[in-house]
Amino acid sequence: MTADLADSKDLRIDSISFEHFRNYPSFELGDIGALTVFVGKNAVGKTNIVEGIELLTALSSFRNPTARQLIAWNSNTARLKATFLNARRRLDVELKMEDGKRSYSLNGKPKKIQTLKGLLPAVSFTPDDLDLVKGSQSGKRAALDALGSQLTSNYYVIRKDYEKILQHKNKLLKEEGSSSYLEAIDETLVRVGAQLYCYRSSLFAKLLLEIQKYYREITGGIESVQAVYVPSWQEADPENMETFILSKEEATQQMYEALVGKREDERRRHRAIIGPHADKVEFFIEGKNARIYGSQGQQRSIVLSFKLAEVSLIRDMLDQKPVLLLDDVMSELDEQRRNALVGFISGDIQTFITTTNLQYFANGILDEARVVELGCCR
Ligand SMILES: Nc1ncnc2c1ncn2[C@@H]1O[C@H](COP(=O)(O)OP(=O)(O)OP(=O)(O)O)[C@@H](O)[C@H]1O
Repeated sequence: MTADLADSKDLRIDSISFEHFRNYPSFELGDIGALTVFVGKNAVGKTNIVEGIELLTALSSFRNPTARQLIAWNSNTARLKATFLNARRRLDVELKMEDGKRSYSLNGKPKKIQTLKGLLPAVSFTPDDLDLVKGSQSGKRAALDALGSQLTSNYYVIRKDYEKILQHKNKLLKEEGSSSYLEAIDETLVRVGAQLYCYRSSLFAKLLLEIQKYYREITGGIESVQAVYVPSWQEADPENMETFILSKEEATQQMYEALVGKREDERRRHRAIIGPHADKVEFFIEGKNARIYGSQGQQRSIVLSFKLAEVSLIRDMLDQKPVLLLDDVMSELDEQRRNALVGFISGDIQTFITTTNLQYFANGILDEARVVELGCCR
């Protein structure tokens, strides 16, 4: 983080405004407190608000949109603004979308995205996240990368670099490029890939400790969760909880050897097989793979623990509380898990929740909340 941002701990969002963003010609909200609940019918623009806040905090969106998709259909530019406050200072963050590009500024000065990462991070929880345990491996990797990219700008830069090299290699494999060119790309891929493997697997190890803590709390200490991070070149046995913890040197060597061994295979399949883009994560409950044997409730407890663990890890590592964005998940959780989430929200994490129905909020939580009705006056 740059020196002018060093005094930015304990930030919270004080106000937001959107212009020509998604379905909003304009939208403003000021004096934002600890808990804001956006309520409205389907398609009124609830998820769009959560996405706008995520773009201003996490600097990315769980929907992974292009700049064009974020701009209102009848406009060529869109602007999102937020004011962040703490006891000492005020920061104005702005995101402009134009000509297929996103550009950020801080207090009026243009900023590269990596210099703003971690300023005021966010954890989002959407119905899609509920598939994190049983869903695709790419979803698990993306969740870890989104977290890691908020925690350090190095993680963000390495992941971006790896993505570019991988795209380049896949293009070359499709075009059946020369062996010498592919070998040269593989050297860069291994160097950057081993670094990404190390960042991601060590992030996962830290996160897992927190996940285990929350899982124990949610299940009243009855069950425990375990997990493994498996590099692409290892054959993961889904029934077996074997762990693979490698140093950067070991990862570099093993990845390189695996790449050489799979070169023909990659050429035949026209795509890269080896590298952190194909690493795997598996969760286990009491030694049994949660993807295969876990009930829906158990899988959801892991997901909820994962999200709460993200908040804890960000708070501990950055010494800055993230904002929590809960998009329509209350209706998806049963009472026990909803109560666990509400207990967490009642702490001091600034939270934004969307819902179609306020009936999901028991335990007096709405007494403390600002309820914003969407769609009633537009
Ligand atoms: N770029 C855009 N320009 C204009 N409208 C858009 C754009 N992108 C999405 N929309 C529209 O915004 C509307 C609101 O979407 P959003 O996902 O926020 O709804 P929601 O309130 O979360 O609904 P639900 O409760 O059904 O999830 C949708 O009708 C969608 O078509």
